Amino acid sequence: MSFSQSLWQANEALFQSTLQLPFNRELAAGTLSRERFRHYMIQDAHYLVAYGRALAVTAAKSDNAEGVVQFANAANEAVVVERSLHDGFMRDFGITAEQFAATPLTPACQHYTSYLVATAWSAPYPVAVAALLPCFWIYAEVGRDIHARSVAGNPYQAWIDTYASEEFHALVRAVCATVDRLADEAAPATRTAMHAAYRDAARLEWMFWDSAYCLAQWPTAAAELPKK
Ligand SMILES: Cc1ncc(CN)c(N)n1
Repeated sequence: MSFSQSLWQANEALFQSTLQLPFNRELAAGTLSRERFRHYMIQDAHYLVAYGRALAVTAAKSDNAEGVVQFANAANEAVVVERSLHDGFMRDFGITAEQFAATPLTPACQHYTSYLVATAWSAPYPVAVAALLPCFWIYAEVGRDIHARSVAGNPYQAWIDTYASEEFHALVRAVCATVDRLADEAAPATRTAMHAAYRDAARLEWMFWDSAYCLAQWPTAAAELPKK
């Protein structure tokens, strides 16, 4: 079994639970409320900028030229291509640039983005790459699963098609190949750290969707309102 397959297998139950999240079931059925998708879109647009930063830092740490190009291209893809999908939804939902900028990151989004950026800066290159893998792989597999179950006229079809696409899956295969090469060359302690980083990010993926479904805010939101 390849190292990337061992990562997948170790987190299979969590992935199955991710597929069963109400957010993803309702996204497939096209019944997810506009309010919940709107909440997700705004948080995900914040997420993509930080994710792009983490990819760019990881690119700079790469041990070879191919890795620099691979992760620098992925940073470009996240910020330019994925965010243009979001821009289309933002327009449809009437979310202005000012409203977006004024919406703070939720605890789940802040946790996930801080985790990715901190790991990219502070962890060895193989561990930073392992932390980024769920962002590719889980989205591609969730996209494909939802694509297979999606209904005709699903209002969220553009989102589903992006992550189910062959182009996105080709990116996943390339990152898995990099993870496998790095794991082959790594010491046992680094391989253990790669497993832990993958698991942390896979958990945070789960939390991100759950948080959007719950329309989560900071628990301090009410306490922050000025007293009358
Ligand atoms: C939270 C999250 N994780 C992953 C992806 C796919 N790049 C995304 N758009 N948003």
